[in-house]
Amino acid sequence: MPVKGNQFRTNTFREDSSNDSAPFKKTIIKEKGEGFPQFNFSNDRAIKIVGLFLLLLALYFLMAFTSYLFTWEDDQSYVIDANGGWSNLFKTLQELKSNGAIDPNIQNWAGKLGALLSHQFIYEWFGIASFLFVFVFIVLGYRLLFKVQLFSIPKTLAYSFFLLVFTSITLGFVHALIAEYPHYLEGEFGFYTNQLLQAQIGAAGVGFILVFAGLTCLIIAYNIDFKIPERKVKEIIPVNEEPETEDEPILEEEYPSKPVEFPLRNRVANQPLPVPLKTSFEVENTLNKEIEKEEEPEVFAPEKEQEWTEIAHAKPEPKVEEQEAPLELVIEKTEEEVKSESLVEQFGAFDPTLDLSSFQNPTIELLEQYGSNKVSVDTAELEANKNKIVETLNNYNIEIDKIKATIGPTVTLYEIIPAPGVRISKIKNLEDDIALSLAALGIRIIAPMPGKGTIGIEVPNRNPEMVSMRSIIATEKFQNTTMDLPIALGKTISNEVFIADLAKMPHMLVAGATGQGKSVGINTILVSLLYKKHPSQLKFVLVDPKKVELSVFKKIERHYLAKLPGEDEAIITDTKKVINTLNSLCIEMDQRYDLLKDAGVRNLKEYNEKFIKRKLNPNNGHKFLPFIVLVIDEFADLMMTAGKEVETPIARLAQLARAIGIHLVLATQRPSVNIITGTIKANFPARLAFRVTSKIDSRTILDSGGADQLIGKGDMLLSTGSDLIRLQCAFVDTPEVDRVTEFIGSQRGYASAYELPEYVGDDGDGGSIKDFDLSDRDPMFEDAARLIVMHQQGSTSLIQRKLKLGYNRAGRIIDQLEASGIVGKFEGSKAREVLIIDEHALEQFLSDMNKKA
Ligand SMILES: Nc1ncnc2c1ncn2[C@@H]1O[C@H](COP(=O)(O)OP(=O)(O)OP(=O)(O)O)[C@@H](O)[C@H]1O
Repeated sequence: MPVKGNQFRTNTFREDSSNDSAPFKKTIIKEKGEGFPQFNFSNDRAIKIVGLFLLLLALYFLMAFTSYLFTWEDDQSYVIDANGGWSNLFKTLQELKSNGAIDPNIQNWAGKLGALLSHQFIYEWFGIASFLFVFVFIVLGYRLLFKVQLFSIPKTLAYSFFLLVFTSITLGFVHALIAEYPHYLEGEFGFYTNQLLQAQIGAAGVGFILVFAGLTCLIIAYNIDFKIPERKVKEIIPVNEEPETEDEPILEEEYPSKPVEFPLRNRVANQPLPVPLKTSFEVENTLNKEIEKEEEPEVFAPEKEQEWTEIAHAKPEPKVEEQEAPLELVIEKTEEEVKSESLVEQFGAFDPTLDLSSFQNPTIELLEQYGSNKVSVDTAELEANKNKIVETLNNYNIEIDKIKATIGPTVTLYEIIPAPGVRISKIKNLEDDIALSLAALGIRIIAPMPGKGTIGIEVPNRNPEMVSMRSIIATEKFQNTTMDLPIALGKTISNEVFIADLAKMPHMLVAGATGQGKSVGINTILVSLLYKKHPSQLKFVLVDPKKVELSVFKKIERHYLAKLPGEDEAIITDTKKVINTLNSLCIEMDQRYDLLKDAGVRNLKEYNEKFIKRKLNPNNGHKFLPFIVLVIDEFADLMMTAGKEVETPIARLAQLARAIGIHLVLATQRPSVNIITGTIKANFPARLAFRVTSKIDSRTILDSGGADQLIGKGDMLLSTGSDLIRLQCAFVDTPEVDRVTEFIGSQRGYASAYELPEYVGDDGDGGSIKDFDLSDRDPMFEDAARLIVMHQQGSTSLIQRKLKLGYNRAGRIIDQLEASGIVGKFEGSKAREVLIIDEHALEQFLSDMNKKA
């Protein structure tokens, strides 16, 4: 069965892709500037030789320059142009004498060449500033020979260049003031530049320019402060003064919707009154304040969900003050690190978004604002409900110490603290009676409230508030989230914006009876991701047996969708194709595991980070891996028609795909046990339940009741294994989704949808490997066979790496090897079994095969 992978997309690597070691080329050239010979970077020896040469050159220059300071006068007659200059290098003593040299014996410690070089650099060019060349050669040579960076190369070059010019001109300036100075201090460059400048702007002007340039350089390098000495303040500060509390930074977590406390009229006389008691008017005032507060979208995630929801009030990192002359710590780096660093220096970090660099995520204006985004429960309703609760409980001889209300968009949570001695199970048993007396559908009793010593009673609001998708997307919390796959699910019972990270969930099961908001929920998930991720970072595989629900996403095919090769429709509606796609995703998973293993990392995030830092070579099959989110809208339908064929790959993906960035969202109307089987359930810790019709359904999906008591229209319960959170789903209507997909679809996209690896089912759909024609073998077939037999390891990535082939071709070869009986069957993430023992047997086998062909 031919296995096809995705074509590697690249940006900066593209130009050099023809060459094996392309991405690692030219590194030194960039580092050392323009004038260096072009060595193949992979040739480590050449680099070391260049490094050694530079260090010795530095030593030679140092010797020549230092000597020049003492011997320049003696050698003057030899080096000056009038007497022959550089042409004297190859002249004999006799010739020199006849040319007019006073003493043709050179005094410079570095000989004739040293005298000429230092005369050139110091006298004719930059004066004593030429010693900077020695410094630059040492920094470069050290880097190349010992692979240790003494100073940053670009900074060294930039500062040295500045100092060269600056020192030379400054000395020229000083020379003009004190005429006796020997000329070699500033060199001819400094001397004439200074003369030229002085002729234009005068000595004072040159002085100003030099002071300005010098200070500017100091500011750039050290950000020095210019402080005017402060006058002493004669204030006496009391020793024991308390710090002002107002100014102290207090890290406080606040719930957006604070509970409202009620006074209890019918309390038992000898019980202490709850303090403070509030009047209805006060309650109203408090409520109004709460409501005003809720108008601003609050940024908060409750403590319990911190693992996969985000805390918005991040503590600022403590600022490390810059210290004077810090002691430099030299960190030894591996060869691979040095290579990748120089690649990053040369090309910058790999940017996966470059292929669609002009892509824009949808704008907020495409979404509608529904309702007022305010909580609208009037105090009369609150009071009435509270009285009814207290009354009902009193009827059953249950006394209450305290009751408070938290108002959410759809329901209000009344939390009660029963009087001491009241058994919680008693209240729980009265659930139906309380519901009856409140005459409200959707009462849910949570006894006890996890983590609090209270009992919660959720009562639906008479006028539920719609939570628009727009109001959630617009929050800072969503805009600034650093989650990998943020999904803006809606609002919690206390009116907080709730955002979850699908990447950490890592898969989600969605259930709900028809018409309760499931499709809207799926759209909410998809739209949230479209608002946050670039097409290069995320791909969807959409399965929609109902054929209508997800069809609006067709427009983003070339941006965000993934499909099987050769497939027309990117949204999968046919059961057979679903099976192929699921199996193809399993292959993609195995391929990704191979890549991760090769890269020596544990998950997709680490892998992509390594790829971005150019530590992985695309020529070895590495590529930037986008997240893949598989959404199946009507899972029950598939299970009914395909059963195990669907269940097996889904269970495999759910078990293993977390680390390699494939996440599943399965939705179903019928959460019965034959659809949500034990295997599936066990691998989907996150479950989202809209209203279901029976308690049994609720148990199937959530492992507890509650979903049957929801009120529909996006009212939902999210179970994360340990917690159960009631949420109001954000609402996004089909025309809004249409606008969002239109916005994306109208932009430039990739040439085609992301290609999943090819999978051919057992029925031979699309050309079985059994029909493999011997004469149609890949030219690399025999080499691959030898490689596999030599290593006794039937792995596609081995062929790919050693023979430098793309994944698709390597996959085809391994299929041909299987068909010809050299390797065994595909066994998931394990390497295939090699069926031929040694190379001798293989040669025999190949020659028999060639005779047959
Ligand atoms: N989050 C929400 N807020 C407000 N109203 C909602 C919300 N979600 C759904 N509704 C209302 O419920 C109706 C049905 O929703 P939806 O189409 O999502 O149901 P469904 O469960 O997918 O039904 P089916 O399974 O038959 O497709 C919507 O047209 C809308 O009026």
